[in-house]
Amino acid sequence: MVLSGLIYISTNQNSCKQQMIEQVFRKSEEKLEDFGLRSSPGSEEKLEDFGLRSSPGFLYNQPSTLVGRTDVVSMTPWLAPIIWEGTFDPTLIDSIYKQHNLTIATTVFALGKYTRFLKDFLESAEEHYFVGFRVHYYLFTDQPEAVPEVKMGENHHLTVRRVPSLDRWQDISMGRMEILEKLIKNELANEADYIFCLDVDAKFYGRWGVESLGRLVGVIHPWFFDYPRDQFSYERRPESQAFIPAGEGDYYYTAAAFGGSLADVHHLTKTCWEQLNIDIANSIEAIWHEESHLNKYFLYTKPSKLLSPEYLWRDINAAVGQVKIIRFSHVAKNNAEVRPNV
Ligand SMILES: CC(=O)N[C@H]1[C@@H](OP(=O)(O)OP(=O)(O)OC[C@H]2O[C@@H](n3ccc(=O)[nH]c3=O)[C@H](O)[C@@H]2O)O[C@H](CO)[C@H](O)[C@@H]1O
Ligand SMILES: [Mn+2]
Repeated sequence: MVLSGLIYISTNQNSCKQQMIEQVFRKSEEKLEDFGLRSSPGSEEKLEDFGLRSSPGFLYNQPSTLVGRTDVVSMTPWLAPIIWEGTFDPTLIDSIYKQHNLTIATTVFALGKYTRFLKDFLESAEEHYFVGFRVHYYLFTDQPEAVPEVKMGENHHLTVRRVPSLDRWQDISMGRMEILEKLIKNELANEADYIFCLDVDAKFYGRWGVESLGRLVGVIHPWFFDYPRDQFSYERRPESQAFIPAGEGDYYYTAAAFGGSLADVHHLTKTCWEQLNIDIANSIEAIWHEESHLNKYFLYTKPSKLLSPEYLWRDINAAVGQVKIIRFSHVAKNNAEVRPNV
């Protein structure tokens, strides 16, 4: 479970030619409060001045006050938007965000047999994920040599980092919180504006862009979006730090995709990692591991933006009418075959 003292592999930015650099996490002078407030490189703009500015003469469909999606809810009761196809204009929102030189850090983990998912994940991401915006993937793996060569689009970069192998898939999944916490704290302050953390056993089929950006972003789990809260698979044992009592809960969020500003995601990962460690000390493991802790976190620190299950579908789910486009989807996998343990 201890995943520190990593060997970093930095890659040639546009291909996966790897060059080994040994390094330990460096202590950063940056204050966490500074996250999200940095000046974008090469730009006079500061994010605190970030206005949703549009250019004169730029034409797009008139927004309506009366006509829109009526088959889904596009706002939470705390007034965070829930993003569905038809709730935003991609051309308009791209033009607004293009005025800021944003970088979206994106973490992905591929240990053991999960390296087999990398090719499809990366190739499909390069087709659909923040196309035209700066993206820096941080790929953590125990086998850098198994990372496929995938051509990166303009302003998309990939850094591969070696992490030790682990025997339990649960430890790999949960250990992501610790690695993310350290990555954000020690390295990203001057490198990125937003971060997303994505499962690797998934593939992009449609646009995932700036409409997904926000301070704290949760994705509604594709299995539970139409379930009553008492049937959510929250942790129900009060002994666990992830415990959510009956009668509470908003949505069931997936841990396969979440993100937001560096400061907000840093706080999330730090808190979840602390809670996971309290559980370890008390010899209890939450039913869905870090996903249970993430759900507890999002219940009491509400996301400022939610992504509909379009942003994480499952290839084995039947289609439903409300999901007009599948943007990102979990591939069907044989858990017993790909995981190091059952
Ligand atoms: C849809 C959904 O909500 N998925 C979550 C779910 O099952 P999943 O079945 O999606 O978990 P999973 O097996 O995909 O593991 C999560 C992630 O850990 C990494 N990994 C895991 C095992 C391994 O041998 N090598 C490796 O690299 C990989 O990035 C993978 O995508 O529950 C997990 C923890 O209980 C995580 O919260 C997942 O995000
Ligand atoms: Mn997964």
